[in-house]
Amino acid sequence: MTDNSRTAFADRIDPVRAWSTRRTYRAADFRPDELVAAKAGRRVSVVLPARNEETTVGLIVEALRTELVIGVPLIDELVVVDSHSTDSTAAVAVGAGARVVAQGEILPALGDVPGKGEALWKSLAATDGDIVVFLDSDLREFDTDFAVGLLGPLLTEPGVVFCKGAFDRPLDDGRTVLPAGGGRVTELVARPLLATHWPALTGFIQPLGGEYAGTRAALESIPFAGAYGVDIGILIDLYEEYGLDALAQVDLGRRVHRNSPDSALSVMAMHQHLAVLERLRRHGRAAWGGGGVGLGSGDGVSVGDGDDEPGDTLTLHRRDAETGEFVSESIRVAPGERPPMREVRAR
Ligand SMILES: O=c1ccn([C@@H]2O[C@H](COP(=O)(O)OP(=O)(O)O[C@H]3O[C@H](CO)[C@@H](O)[C@H](O)[C@H]3O)[C@@H](O)[C@H]2O)c(=O)[nH]1
Ligand SMILES: O=C(O)[C@H](O)COP(=O)(O)O
Repeated sequence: MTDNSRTAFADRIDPVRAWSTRRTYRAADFRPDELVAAKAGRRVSVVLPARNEETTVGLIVEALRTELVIGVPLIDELVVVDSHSTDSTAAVAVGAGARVVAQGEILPALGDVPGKGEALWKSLAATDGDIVVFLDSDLREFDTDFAVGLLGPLLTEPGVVFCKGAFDRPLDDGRTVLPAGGGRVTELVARPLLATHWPALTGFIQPLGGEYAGTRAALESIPFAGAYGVDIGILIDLYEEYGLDALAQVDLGRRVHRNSPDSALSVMAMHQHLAVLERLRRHGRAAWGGGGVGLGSGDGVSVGDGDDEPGDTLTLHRRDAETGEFVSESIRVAPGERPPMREVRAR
């Protein structure tokens, strides 16, 4: 067996590994000036969804503007979607040179649902780039190579419609920093869900990361899940629509962000579950019949709006420090879904 045929054989039996070898890039592989030339008339929009990010958003905008808007003309449009911030996020972002749009003011006739999914979905209506880059605005130690790396495969590899960041993520609990302890929802929820239902996507190192880029045509062709279900939803839907080889990932090194408490991550995990369930249903991948998931009606527990709907109420428990008793809180988690933006445009 020659080396080539050995590789071809290995690729046939392990397509995820083959994809990973072929479609994993490094940010250092790409130079901003070379990417400017590779744009060939295409426009690039960078979108930062931001809810109460006054401490970080300014530095990110300033770095992008200085290096990739003024320094080299890689980014044509730099937009912060202000997602109902109650701090000075919008003013800071404007001061740093971004165009700021309020989430609630984009497509006002369609109403407004709180959450990150809505901010990303609506950003498509507020920007016009042929390629859209999403970056979280709570990133610390931000490096503009994030944007360069995400754009690299999209601008230089024909057939790639989407590129997701891969990185190490430290976990800082306020006392200690674990160098690779982050990504708790990723490891405990997203990875097992993908392994169970979309094993082709298991080569993605950070399936939940908020740093990714896509062609407008691709991003507008799929529905967007609400809130924190949006990222895994985009990954799954683009895979279903365009196939694995149209998706890429790029090594961005290390990503430091604000680590949320476990209770917030429970809600985020539920968003993942709901987004995945909706996609199992829509792509016909559900292994069960029409009886729904969760507790059956025989248990006397109502599941969602009817027995065919997934549950939408998350109950969190904690021991009250004063009374010493357990206290339970039920939260309605119904992030919803938005239709493909191209359908909205067509209307
Ligand atoms: O209602 C909201 C909530 C958040 N954000 C912004 O969205 C980004 C990510 O939110 P964050 O709360 O920091 O999420 P993480 O805890 O960092 O969650 C990770 O996992 C999520 C689920 O996949 C992704 O959405 C995130 O991008 C990813 O960083 C930040 O810029 C926020 O300001 C909004 O715009 N609107
Ligand atoms: O992506 C995730 O898994 C969640 O955002 C949690 O990330 P963290 O554990 O790094 O805070």
